Amino acid sequence: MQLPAEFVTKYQEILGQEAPAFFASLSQQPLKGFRLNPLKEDEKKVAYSLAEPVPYVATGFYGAVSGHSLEHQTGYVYSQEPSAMYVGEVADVSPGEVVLDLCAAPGGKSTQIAAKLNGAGLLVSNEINHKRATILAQNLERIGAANVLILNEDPATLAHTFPGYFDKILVDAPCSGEGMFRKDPTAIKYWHKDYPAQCAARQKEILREALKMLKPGGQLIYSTCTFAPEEDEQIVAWLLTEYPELSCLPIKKWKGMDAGRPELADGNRSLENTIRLFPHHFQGEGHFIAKLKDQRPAPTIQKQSGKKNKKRRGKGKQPELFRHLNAEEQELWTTFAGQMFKEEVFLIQGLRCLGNKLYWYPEEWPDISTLKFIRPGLQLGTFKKKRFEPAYSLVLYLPPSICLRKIAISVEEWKKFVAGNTLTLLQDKQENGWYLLTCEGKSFSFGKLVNGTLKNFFPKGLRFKP
Ligand SMILES: C[S@@+](CC[C@H](N)C(=O)[O-])C[C@H]1O[C@@H](n2cnc3c(N)ncnc32)[C@H](O)[C@@H]1O
Repeated sequence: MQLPAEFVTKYQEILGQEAPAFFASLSQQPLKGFRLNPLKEDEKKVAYSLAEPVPYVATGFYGAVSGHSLEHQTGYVYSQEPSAMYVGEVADVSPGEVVLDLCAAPGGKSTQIAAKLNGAGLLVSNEINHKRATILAQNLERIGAANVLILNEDPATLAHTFPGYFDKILVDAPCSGEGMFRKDPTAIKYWHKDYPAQCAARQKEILREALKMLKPGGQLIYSTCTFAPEEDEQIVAWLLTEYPELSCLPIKKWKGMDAGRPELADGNRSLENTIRLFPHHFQGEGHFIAKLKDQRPAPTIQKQSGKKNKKRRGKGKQPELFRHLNAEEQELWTTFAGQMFKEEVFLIQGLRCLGNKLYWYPEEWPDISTLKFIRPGLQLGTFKKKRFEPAYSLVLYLPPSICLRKIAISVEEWKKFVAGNTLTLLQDKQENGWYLLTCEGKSFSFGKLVNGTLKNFFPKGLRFKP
C-alpha cells in the first residue's frame, strides 16, 4: 500500500516508535465481522459460524457474510467490521428512548440501535445524501424494525423541527476515513494534508445542529473512522469548551482499545475517556468514539415508552402528512389482518394512509410533514381497487410464529423465487389468497396462491440470482 508521504510523516510524529507497526497494519487484510439481529425469531439459526464472538458486542461475530445469502436477505445478519460495532454498544440505547442517528447511511449503527430499542421508543435515522438514504432504507427494512423513521435532510433543517427532542444523538461523522484505507484503498486518493482540517470544519457545523436537538440530560455519541486528531480529540476538546454543559463520559476499554490522547488536543484530561481503536492494537479497521452527556437536569415530563405511552411529543398536533382510512380500507385491512395474524398486531389507531399506502405511525410520533422522508413509518401495504396488497416491509417485520397463513419453501425454491419466478405447489391444497413465505423459518416475501401457483410479490427492484 502506497501511503501519502505527508500522512507517513504525520503519524511518525504522533505514534513515534509505534509508527512502523501502525503502517504495517494498514497493509494487512481488512477484518470482517457481522452482527446477528435479535429482532428476528430464532436469530441464532444461521448458516454462518458463530464460533468467534466479538467480546465487546453480544450480537457480534468475526467472519464474512454474503449479500446474496438467505440470512442477509432476510435481515438475520448485518455485515459490519468489528470496530464500527463498538459505536452502537457505546450508545447503550434502551427500549423507550428517542434516538437520532444524524449521519446514518448505509445503516451499520442504525440497524444496531433499532435492534436495541426492541420495538419501544423511536429511531429517527437521517442521511443527507439521497442515494445513500435509499440504501439506508433497504438495510433498515431488512432488519424488520417497526419504530424507525428514515429522513433525508440536512442537519440544520432537522434542528428546526426537533429542538431539544432526542434522548440520544449519534453523530457518526463524515470524516477523512483513514480507518478505511485498507478496506477501501480509494480513500487514500481523497486524502491530502489539509483534508482532516476541512472535515473538522464540517464536523463542527454538524455538531452545532445536533446539539440543538439534544434534550437536557441527553447524550451525544460522536464517532469517526479516522485517526486524525483534528477530527477526534480536537473536536471533543472544542465541544467541551464551546458547550460547558457537556461532560465527557468514560467508555469501557476492552483489550486492544486505547484511550484518547489529551496531548493531541488542548490537554483536557477528560479526553482520556474517549476511545481510539488502532488496527495495530485492536482487531478492526480503526475508529474514534466519544460519549458526551448534557449535564443540565432532564425535564420531568413522562418518558416515552413506545407503544404504551399515547402522549404525543414534537409539535403537539396530528401528522398532516396522513389521512385516516375510509370504511372500505378499514374493512380490507381488517379482513387481511384477521386471516393473516393470530393476534392483533397493529392497533387501528396507529394506522394511517399516505395516498393509497397504509402505514403504521403511532400518534405519539412527531410530525414530519415538512421534512424530506424516505420511510414515514412502517409500510403495511397498498390499497388497490377493492383489494389490499401487503408490503415487503411488513414481511420483514413479521415473525412467522404470529402468522396463520404461511408456506414454507426450500432453499432451492427460495433461489427461484427471489430471481422472479412463480412456484407451482403440487402438494398443496390450500385456499387461494395471501401467504407469508418462509425459508428455513425466515420470512422473506408474501406470495399469492392462485390454484396451486404461488405468484411472485418479491419486489422487482430487489430480485437477484443467488
Ligand atoms: C461515516 S458515514 C456514516 C456511516 C453510518 N453511520 C453507518 O454506520 O453505516 C457519514 C455519513 O454522513 C453523511 N454526510 C455527509 N455530509 C454531511 C452533512 N453535512 N451533514 C450530515 N451528514 C453528512 C455522508 O453522506 C455519510 O453517509
